[in-house]
Formats: sequence, C-alpha cells, structure tokens
Amino acid sequence: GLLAWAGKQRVPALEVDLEGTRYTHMDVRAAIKESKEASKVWRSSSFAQRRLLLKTLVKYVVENQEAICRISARDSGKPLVDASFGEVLGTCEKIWWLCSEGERYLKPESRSAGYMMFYKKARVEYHPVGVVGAIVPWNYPFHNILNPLTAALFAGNGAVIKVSEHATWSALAYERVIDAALAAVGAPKGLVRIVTGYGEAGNALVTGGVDKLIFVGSTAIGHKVLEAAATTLTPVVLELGGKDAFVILEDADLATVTATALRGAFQSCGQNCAGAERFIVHRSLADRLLERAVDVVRRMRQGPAAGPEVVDCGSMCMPGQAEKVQALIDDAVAKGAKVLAGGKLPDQSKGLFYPPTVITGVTRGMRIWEEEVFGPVMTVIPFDTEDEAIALANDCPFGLGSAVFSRSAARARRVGAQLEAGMTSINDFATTYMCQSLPFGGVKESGFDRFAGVEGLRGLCVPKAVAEDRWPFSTAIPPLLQYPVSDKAFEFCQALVCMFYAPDLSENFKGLLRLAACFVPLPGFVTGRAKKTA
Ligand SMILES: NC(=O)c1ccc[n+]([C@@H]2O[C@H](COP(=O)([O-])OP(=O)(O)OC[C@H]3O[C@@H](n4cnc5c(N)ncnc54)[C@H](O)[C@@H]3O)[C@@H](O)[C@H]2O)c1
Repeated sequence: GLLAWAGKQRVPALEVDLEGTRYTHMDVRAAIKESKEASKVWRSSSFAQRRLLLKTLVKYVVENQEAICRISARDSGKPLVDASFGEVLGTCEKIWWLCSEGERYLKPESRSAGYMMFYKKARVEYHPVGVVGAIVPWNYPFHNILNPLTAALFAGNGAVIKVSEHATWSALAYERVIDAALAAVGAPKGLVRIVTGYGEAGNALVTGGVDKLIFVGSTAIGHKVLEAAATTLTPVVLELGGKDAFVILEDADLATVTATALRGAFQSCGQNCAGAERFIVHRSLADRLLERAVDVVRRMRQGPAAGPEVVDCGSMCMPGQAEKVQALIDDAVAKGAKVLAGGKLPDQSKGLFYPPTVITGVTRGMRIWEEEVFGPVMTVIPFDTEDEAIALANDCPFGLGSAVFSRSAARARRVGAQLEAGMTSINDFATTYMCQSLPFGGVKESGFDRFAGVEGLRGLCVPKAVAEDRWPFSTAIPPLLQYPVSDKAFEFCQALVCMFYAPDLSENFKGLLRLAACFVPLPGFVTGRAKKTA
C-alpha cells in the first residue's frame, strides 16, 4: 500500500532556496541531536520496515532517473550517460543488495566458542551505532548522499550527511526525494539530516557527537578530519584520493581493452576517486593503444552536460581544478613528456572544459607521476616485464582501485594479487564497485577501513560479543578458585593449562590427573603449597 502511494508522488519541484545554507557549528550539533532522538526509535524497526523504506526510495529513483541525472549534470558537469552510471545504477544496485542480502549479514552470527569454552555458545550481535555522520564530495552529488544514507538506515541508524559546498543546489533538490520516501514509510522525523556549508560544518560533524564518521574526499582534508576526530575519539572511515593503475599485459585483447580504458580515464571528465590514471601497458601494445586512444579522443564531443546536445565529456566542476590539471601537464612536458591529444586548457571564458588528454613519456620526478590528477588525462607508461609492471603500479602514494588485463585470467589474477590497492578488477575496470557485497576502500594515502559491502555495513554497527551457556545448566567458578582461593588454586590452573594445551597426549593426560588430584588425593601427585616447597 505504502509503496503504491509513494510511487504516485510527483517529483519535487527543482527550485531550491540557497539562502541560509551555511550551517554553523550549532546548526550541525542540533541536526545530530535530532537524528539521535529519531534513531532511538528507528533502531528497533524491523528489517521488513527498512526494506520498505529502501524499496520506496528505489521506486522514486527509477521513476525519476532522468531528473536525478539532469540535476547531477547541471551541478557537477557530467554528461547524462555518466550520471546514469555513477548516480543511478550504482545506487539501485546498492539498494538491491541491501534489500536482498543485508539482513543476512546483520543478524546475530554464531561463532565457535573455542576449545576450553566448549560448554558455551558464542555469537556476535550487530547493534546500530546510533548516528552515522558522512562528509562527502561533490563529484557524484546523488550517489554520494544515498551511498552512506542507505547503509546507515538499513543498519538501524540515523544519518547526518554533510554535502560539498559545490553541490548544495543538487543536494537540496535530492533532499526532497529522501524526505518524501522517509515520510511515506512513517520514519521518525529528523532521522536523516542533510547539512550544507563549508569546512567548518564538516569539522562540526566530526566533533559534534556522531557515533561513526565516514569521510569521503581528498587526502589533504582527510588529515584534518583524522586530527579533529582524535579530539573526540570519533571512529572514522577515510575514503580518500586515488590514482588507479590499469595494467595491460602483452596478451590482452587490445580491441576490448581500449574501450574500457577510455571510459576508465574519461568518465565524468576523470573526476572519479577510483578513476584510471596510470595506464601501464606492455611495450609491444603501447603504440597501438595510443593510436586508438588518440583517434577516439579526437572524435569525442565536449560541451555543457545539461545542454541540448549529446556530449561525451562535460566540464571540470571545481574552480581551479582545470588550472591544476594544466599545471601537471605543463610540468610533465617541461620534463620530457609528450602530449598526443588535448593538453591545452581552452579559453576560460568558455567554461571549465579541460579536453580529454593523452600523454606519454611520463617518468618519476614529474609531478603527474605521483599527484592525483582528478581530470581527463590518460597517462600511458610502457613496460617490458611482468615484474616491472607490478613495480610501476606500486610506485604510487595512493592505492584505491586497480585493474589487470590478460587473455589468461590466471595470469591477471597473479599480477592483481601483487598490486598494492584496496580493490582489483580482473579483465575489467571498477567492477568491484558494482559488486555491492564487496568492501570499498583503499590502502596507503587512499585511506583506511572499509565502506560498503559486508564489511562496510557491519562497520556501521557495534559488533557486540555475547557468550552464554550451551546447555540448560549454568557453570560456576570451581570452589577452589572462589575467594578466598584454596592453596590448590594455582596448581589447578597449571593442571588445566596442561590438560588442554600441552602439545602431546601423555602430557594432556597427566594434566587431567593433576587436575583430579586437586579434588581427591592421588598417589604420586602433590598439590597445593606443599608442591612448591617440595
Ligand atoms: N575514496 C573515495 O571513495 C572517494 C570518492 C569520491 C571522491 N574522492 C576524493 O575526493 C576528492 C575530490 O572531492 P573534493 O574536492 O570535494 O574533496 P574535499 O576533500 O575538498 O572535500 C570533501 C568534503 O570535505 C569537506 N571539508 C572541507 N574541509 C573540511 C574540514 N576541515 N573538516 C571536515 N570536512 C571538511 C568539504 O566541505 C566537502 O564536503 C578527490 O581527492 C577524490 O579522489 C574519494
């Protein structure tokens, strides 16, 4: 009934009022408090209620996908196809996974009680943490909100999401969709709060009393977040920058790989955390890949993403980002790299349309070797041996995603296993992200802990350890260990250790006899204080 009702609701109007969108410290604290109150009710909601909420949301998403993509295109400069991939598909798949498998991973999980505790039953119970705070960037304005929000709510939490100051307009429009879905299922008021504003609002969220914080953004701000979190001991997940390696071995099928490589480089004008930036290509294929890439890039259409024409590439979003990309290219060229396509920032009066760029001859010592570009730049680095490919891929301060291509899946797996990255796709790019049961996250300067997947979902809970008697009688402390302890207490403990853990059977048996001797005198066994002085 509710789903049918929710489905009939119209898309909220898109006009948003930007006045008063700069949240202060006090505003953020008030939002956290409100969400915390609501979370006390929501934590006892059933999984069926949580699924209903997510299904209501996905119904809105499916029915309003064009509006969602157009809003994203207008605010982040990405073409509709890129928005469909990054905003809608990923969100729908995440909701599908939560609805179909989420409960399984949040139900109490039986664990072995171990050896000595054989008479106990052990389990982990996943209780909601309370309120999840998320600080997110602007690059996928819809998905970046829905991603933490859906997992937090499904785990029984409230959520306060601080959106980027560069995506305020779209966030306020999306907030209406979220509010409508929450109202449709009767979720408590204030359970989800969207917070707008600048860095100070983000800082207020870190220190304002959330029970877990997910930070998604640059490595530089990640340092500040971790510092602030230390003052309040707020647990944090850091999802930071990336510079993914895309390794093409000499036996790869170049025709298929080229199309994937180009999407990996130019999706959303390269403004992806897990975007392919370093194409590490066997020398025998490098020239052909470059030729094909340059040919395609010259035919790609670039322009306003929200305009009437279909475009392949939109614009950069952040002021200053296009200049940063240009500075990296100029530095590389000055040190000997060669630009084969693009590489020149057009007249700024025409917008932030940094062109898709192909560059080769990049070496260590150039800024682009190790700095995240976060722009439409395909850097091709040739190699001769497999070991060299692995070393090149790992010669990077970041370690978010990675990809390896070979006609032999076994070989690609072997190379992939040696890459220092949180995620590796074999013969494809970024598919780990669409497999929503998998954790998302990186190593090195790409951050730590995991968001999404089973690990991420459970990470939004307190994993409470519970142990109880296995059989219907309770176990008590043996009398000789009760206060005041008996003279035989220490001997009893030592005998117990031998009985359970001595590495050979005869010692185990001796331990058993020593244990028995603590209760009944056995010939040849001296117990208690007497043994010490013997
Ligand atoms: N690993 C991932 O999952 C992932 C996903 C998307 C983007 N990113 C990364 O995000 C970066 C681009 O996004 P951006 O430019 O918006 O990032 P950013 O780090 O500048 O901003 C991210 C968020 O942090 C907030 N913020 C700024 N100062 C803060 C402070 N002192 N305390 C708390 N919050 C503060 C911002 O307002 C924004 O909401 C890139 O480095 C990209 O790789 C990572």
